[in-house]
Amino acid sequence: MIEFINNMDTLRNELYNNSRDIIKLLEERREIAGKIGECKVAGGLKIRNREREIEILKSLSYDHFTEFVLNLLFEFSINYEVLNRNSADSVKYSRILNGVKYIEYRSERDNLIFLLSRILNPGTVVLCDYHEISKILISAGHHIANAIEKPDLVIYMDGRENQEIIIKDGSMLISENFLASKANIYTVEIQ
Ligand SMILES: O=C(O)C(=O)C[C@]1(C(=O)O)C=C[C@@H](O)C=C1
Repeated sequence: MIEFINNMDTLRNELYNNSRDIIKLLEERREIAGKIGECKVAGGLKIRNREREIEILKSLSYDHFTEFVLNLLFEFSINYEVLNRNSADSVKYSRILNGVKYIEYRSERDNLIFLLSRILNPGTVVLCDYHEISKILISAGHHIANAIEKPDLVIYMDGRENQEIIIKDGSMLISENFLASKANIYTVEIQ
C-alpha cells in the first residue's frame, strides 16, 4: 500500500511539473499571439486567419485530442488578440446593458462572438447551431445544450423564429426577449 502511495506521489509531482511547464508555454504563446495581433491591427488584417489555422492543424494534429487542443489554442490567441486590440482602440462604443430594451453592436464577426461570450454569465447553457460560436462559448466557460437540456439561450445565425441573439453581417442583435431574461446577462459596459 505504502509503495502505491509513494508511486502516486511521484507521478503527481511529475504531473505538477508538467502542468507548470505547459502554463509557462501557454503564457509565452499568448504573448507571441498578442504581438501577431498588433501586426494585424497595424496592417488592417482580420484577427482570425483560418487558412493559417488549417496549416497548423495539418502539420501538428494527428488525432481528435490534438485537434481539439490546437483549436482551443487558436481561440485563446483570438480572445487575447481581440482584447489587446480593444484596449488599443480605446473606447469607441459604450453602453450599459442593464435597462436597455434592445441592443445592436456592429463589428467584425470574431469580435462579436468574443463579446457575446463575455456578456453571458459563466455557465450559461446555450443552444447554438454554429460550430465557431460553440467553440468560443465553450472556451469562455459556457455549455452547449444537447437535445435533452433546456437551454438558457438560443442562438441562430440566420432569421428563424424565437431567436434571441442574431449574429449576421457584422452585426449582433440582442433581442428584447433575451434582455428580459436578465438572469443570464451581466451588466456590462461594451467598448
Ligand atoms: O498566425 C496568426 O495569424 C495568429 O494570429 C496566431 C493563431 C494561433 O494561435 O496559432 C491565432 C489565430 C489565427 O486564426 C491563426 C493562428
